[in-house]
Amino acid sequence: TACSSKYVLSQMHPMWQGPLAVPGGDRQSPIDIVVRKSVFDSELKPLVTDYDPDTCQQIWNNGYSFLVEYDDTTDKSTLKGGPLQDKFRLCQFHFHWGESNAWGSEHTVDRRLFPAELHLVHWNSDKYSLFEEAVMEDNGLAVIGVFLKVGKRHEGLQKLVDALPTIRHKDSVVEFTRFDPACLLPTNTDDYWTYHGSLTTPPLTESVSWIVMKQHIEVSHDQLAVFRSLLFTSAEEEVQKSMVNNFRVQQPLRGRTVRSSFT
Ligand SMILES: Clc1ccc(Cc2nnn[n-]2)cc1
Ligand SMILES: [Zn+2]
Repeated sequence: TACSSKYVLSQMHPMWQGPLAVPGGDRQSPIDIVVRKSVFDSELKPLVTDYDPDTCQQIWNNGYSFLVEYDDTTDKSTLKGGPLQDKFRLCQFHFHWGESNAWGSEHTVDRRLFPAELHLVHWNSDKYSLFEEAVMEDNGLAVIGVFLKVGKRHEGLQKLVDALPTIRHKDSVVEFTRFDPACLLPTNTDDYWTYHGSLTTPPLTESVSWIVMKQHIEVSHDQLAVFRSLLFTSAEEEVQKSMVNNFRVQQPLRGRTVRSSFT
């Protein structure tokens, strides 16, 4: 689907940190979430996710992360509620991680780094008919961020981990079906921070309502090690580079307020 093919490829070099000057550029992501500066908003509602595992289609290595893509031609896998006024369609999820467990997440909480971060990317299907349109619009996208910590093995993740060796190289794709992304959400999805930001890779468009979960999920050391066995490089390239540190540096808050759904 378009939601991840042409929008995550350009300039996907591992050390990519992207153009410094971005059009407008006053609502870029990721950021550090300073807990004591976040503002509780009692109007924020619980998240309502309704994902259909049958819309899961494929998993692929795009040379920057690995993406699990969903059929977003109908409203079968959706997100609403939370800070959102409209219904958003799931198009894909992917992760960002480090070369060690000491870092890897894109967002931080009071400067605390996590070894990895999950992003579930959705687009506003009430207002737009294609991802490509939504990605350019102010309230076009909603991305749920979930921090990963190293601990007990995540049973639901294992099906995905087992598929990774089949997509080691950039541009490899395999069929991947019947995966319910809800299994990757923390048990508590009522507590989150939300702010207006951007995509963290080109086109860096400032079209994202970020919803960062307060509660993390746990994955095992070995499961995370398999993420690091992926390669940035395609099979033809002589020098193989392991896919690690695929996160963007933090961006200035520029006066934005981060709201919290909890006190
Ligand atoms: Cl469609 C798309 C574009 C960029 C990214 C990378 C990203 N942006 N925000 N979080 N991750 C993921 C999906
Ligand atoms: Zn991401």
